[in-house]
Amino acid sequence: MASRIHKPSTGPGHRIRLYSRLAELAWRTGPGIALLTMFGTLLSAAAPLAVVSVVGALAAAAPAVARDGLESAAGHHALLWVLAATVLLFLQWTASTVRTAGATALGLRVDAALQRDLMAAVMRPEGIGHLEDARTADLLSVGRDTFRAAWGRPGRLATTLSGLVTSWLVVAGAVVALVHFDPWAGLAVAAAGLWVAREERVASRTEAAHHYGNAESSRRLEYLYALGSDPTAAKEVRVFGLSGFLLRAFSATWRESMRSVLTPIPRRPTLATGTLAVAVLGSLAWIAARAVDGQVAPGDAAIYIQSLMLVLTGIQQSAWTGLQTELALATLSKYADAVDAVNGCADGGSAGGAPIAAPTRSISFENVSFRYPNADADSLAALGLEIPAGRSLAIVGANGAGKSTLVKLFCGLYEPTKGRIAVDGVDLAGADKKSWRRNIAAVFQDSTRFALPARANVGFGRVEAMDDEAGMVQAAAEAEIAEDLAALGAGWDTPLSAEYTDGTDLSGGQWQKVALARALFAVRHGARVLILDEPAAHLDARAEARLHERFLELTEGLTTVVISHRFSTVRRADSIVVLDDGRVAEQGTHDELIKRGGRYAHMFALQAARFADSDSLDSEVVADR
Ligand SMILES: Nc1ncnc2c1ncn2[C@@H]1O[C@H](COP(=O)(O)OP(=O)(O)OP(=O)(O)O)[C@@H](O)[C@H]1O
Repeated sequence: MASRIHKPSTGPGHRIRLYSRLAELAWRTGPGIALLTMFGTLLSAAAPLAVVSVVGALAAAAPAVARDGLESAAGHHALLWVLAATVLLFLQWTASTVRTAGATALGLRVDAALQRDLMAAVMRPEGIGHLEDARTADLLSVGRDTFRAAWGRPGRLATTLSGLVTSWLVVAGAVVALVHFDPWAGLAVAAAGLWVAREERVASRTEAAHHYGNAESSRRLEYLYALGSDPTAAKEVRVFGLSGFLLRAFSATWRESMRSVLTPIPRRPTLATGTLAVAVLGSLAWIAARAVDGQVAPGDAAIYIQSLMLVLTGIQQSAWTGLQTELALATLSKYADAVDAVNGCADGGSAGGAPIAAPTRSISFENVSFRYPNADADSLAALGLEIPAGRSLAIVGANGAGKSTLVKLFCGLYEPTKGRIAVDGVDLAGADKKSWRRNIAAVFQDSTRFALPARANVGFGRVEAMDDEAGMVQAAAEAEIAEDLAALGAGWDTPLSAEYTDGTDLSGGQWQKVALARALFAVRHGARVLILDEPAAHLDARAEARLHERFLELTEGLTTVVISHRFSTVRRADSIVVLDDGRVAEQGTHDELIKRGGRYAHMFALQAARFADSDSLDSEVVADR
C-alpha cells in the first residue's frame, strides 16, 4: 500500500485554514443564505447599539417633557424617539430571526456537503487499505459520531460564529461609547473584558481538546453501552452472565474519562472575572457620582450605563457560543484531517489506465507477496498460481492461510507488495480497476446485508440493470431464494431489515442465498469471473447438497474461484490449490491430490471421517474415502 502517514494539522495557520474552508463550504452550498446571514449578523449588532443612543436621547428629553408636557415640542421629540426605539427593537428582533434561521439553514447545508465530501474521498481509492488502517478509521469515525450529536456538528459554526460576531460587534460598539465618555474608565473595562474573553477561550479550547483527547475512552464507553443494549450481543450477554461485568466496566471507564474534566475551580478565569466586576462597578460608581454632581447629563448617564450592560451581556454570551465554536471547530479539524488522510492513500490506484476485458486465457499470480499495512508478516509469500479462463479453481487451506487475502488482491482491492497479477498477460496494477471489476461477480464470506428492499439486494449485482425484473427473479430462482422473497410482506419491495416498520430480517442461510442471487444477476449481465468465498457456510445440508449438484451448471463457462473448508464443494472444481502460510503447497485435481497422499488427502480424510462418525447426509464424501 502506497500511503503516506498523515499528521494531524495544528498551529496558528491551521485555524485560518479551517475558517477559510468553512467560508468556502458556506459559499459553495448557499451563497444567498450566506449573504443573508451576514446581513442579519451586522443588523443584530447595530440595532442594540442604536437602541442605546435612542434611549439616551429619551432620558435626556425626560426632564423637559416632565416640565412642559407631551404637547410641547420636547414632548413631540420624545414621542419620535419612542417610535424610533420601537422600530429599532422590531428591527433587532427581525435581524436576529433572520440571522438564526439563515445560520441554521447554512449549517445544515455545510454539514451535508462535508459528509458528501468525506464519503466521496473515502470511496475514491480503488483499494480498501485506507479503511483497514487504524488511524484513518479513527478519523473516519468522527464523521459517523458527530452527526449523531448536534453539539459537535461543524455546520453549527454558522450559528455560533454569527452569534459570536454579533456579541463582539456589540461589545466593541459599547466600548467605543465608554471610551468616548472617559478613555481611562473605558479602556479599563475593555482590558478586563478582553482578559475574561481570553481565559474563556483557553477554557473552551481545553474542553474541546479534552473531548477529542478522550476519543479512545469515549469509544470504549460507547462500545460498552452498545454491548449492553444491542440485540445482537444480548444472547451472549445473558447466556454468559456478562451484565455485572459490563456495568462495572462502564462505570470505571466513565470515571477514567471524567478525571481530566473534573478539575478544581480554575484560578485565572476567576481572577479575570473578578477584575471585570471591579472595573464595571467602579465605572458605575464613577458615572453615578458625576451625575449627582451634575457633571453628566441624565441622557449621557443612561447611555453610559447601558453600554456597560452591553459589554457584560456580550462577554457572557460569547463565553457560551465560544465553547460551542471550539467544539464544532475541533470536529471540522478532524474532518479536514480525515479527508486529507484518505486523499493521501494511493492504495489500489485510482480509476484510469487501460481497460481490462474478461480473461480468455488465464489470470496469473506471478511471485506475488503481500503484507497488510501495519502487519509484521507477509500474508502471501512469493505466490505463483495460474487460474485458467473458463475453468473452476478451488482454494483450500487452514485458517489464516491467505485464501481471502488472495481474493482481495484478485479483485484489485489491494496491490501486491511484490510481484504482479496479470490478466491474459496484462498487469492489473496499471489497469483500470473499474473495468476489471465489471467482469467479477462475488459472494464474499461476510457479504453485505443491505438494509434496503429485496430488489436492491439482488439488483446491486448490476446496478445499471435494476429494471431487469425478470432477470432478478431468474437469478433468485437459481439461488433458490425467489419464493422466499416473493412471499415477504411487500414482496420484492420489502426492506430487508427489521429496523423498518414494514421490513423484515432474513436468516443467515437466506442472506447467503441473496448474496448468491446478486452474484448470479451480475453474471447474467456480463460478469465472467465468479468468486465464491465459503458459499455454503450458512446453508442447511439439503441446500448445500443442491448447490453442489448445480455447481457445474452455475459455473459453466465462467472463470470460477471457490474458497471452502467443505471438501464436498471443493472437489467439484476443475483444479484445487492448497495454500499454506501464503504459499501454494499443492495443486491438482481432486483425484490427483488424493492419490498424492499429501496435505489435501490428509485434510479430506479427516473431514470425511468426521462426517462418517456423525452420520452425515453427505454420502458422497464418505463414498470417496
Ligand atoms: N486487514 C488485515 N490486516 C492485517 N492482517 C490481516 C488482515 N486480514 C487478514 N490478515 C492476516 O492475513 C493472514 C491471512 O488471512 P486470510 O483472511 O487471507 O486467511 P484465510 O485463509 O482466508 O482464513 P480463514 O479460513 O480463517 O477465512 C492472517 O494471518 C490474518 O491474520
